Amino acid sequence: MPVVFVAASKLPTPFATFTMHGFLDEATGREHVVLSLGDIADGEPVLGRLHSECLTGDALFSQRCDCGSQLEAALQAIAREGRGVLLYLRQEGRGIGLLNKIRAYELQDGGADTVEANERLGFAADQRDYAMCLPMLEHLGVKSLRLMTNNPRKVKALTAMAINVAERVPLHTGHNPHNSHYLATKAGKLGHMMGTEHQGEVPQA
Ligand SMILES: Nc1nc2c(ncn2[C@@H]2O[C@H](COP(=O)(O)OP(=O)(O)OP(=O)(O)O)[C@@H](O)[C@H]2O)c(=O)[nH]1
Ligand SMILES: [Zn+2]
Repeated sequence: MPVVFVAASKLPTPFATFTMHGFLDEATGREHVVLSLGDIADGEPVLGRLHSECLTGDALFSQRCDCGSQLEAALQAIAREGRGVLLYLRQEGRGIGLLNKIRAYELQDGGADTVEANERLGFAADQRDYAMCLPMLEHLGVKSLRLMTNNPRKVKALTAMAINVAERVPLHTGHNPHNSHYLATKAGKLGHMMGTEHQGEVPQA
């Protein structure tokens, strides 16, 4: 079932007034949002981010993760450039949903790391897929991205859908004493590129 465009409006923020595009993924019933700024359909690589929903980090100021800080940094970078796109993907908790993420946090409070907690609940470490991005980017006329991420899976997923990743832009922000173990596990078990040694490097699909 397709991902359909529903409506667009202005979204004023402290950083810029974005255009907000709403999409419905008819297969999952999930409602996804894109914030765009400037002319993104001119064929030149667009500064962009795929941001997976994290209610706790994005809206509730959680310091267990780096999500809220990354969201803000990405919007600020797009505003600075005057051009860019942020896809806000409704796949909370790496695809396991909010309540299961709270279950996973409970296990983490007892000593499990973020990957072990998912696995103990019967989930894969990362259940996300990025297929919904293609129809949204096609609708917006975006073919090439300068992707703000430390996650090589996002680069591979886009490349596999024939969206060009012209550059990977590291997004290192939001580190604090509460999430140092979480960030170390992302680097150690999920392949995230947390150091500066990979700067500008585009992982091969
Ligand atoms: N299951 C689970 N999900 C988590 C946990 N901490 C954060 N998340 C989720 O992880 C996802 C993080 O997504 P993104 O911000 O797109 O980032 P990323 O995949 O870490 O990669 P970057 O692009 O480098 O930030 C969100 O869906 C969060 O809800 C956790 O401990 N367990
Ligand atoms: Zn988070």
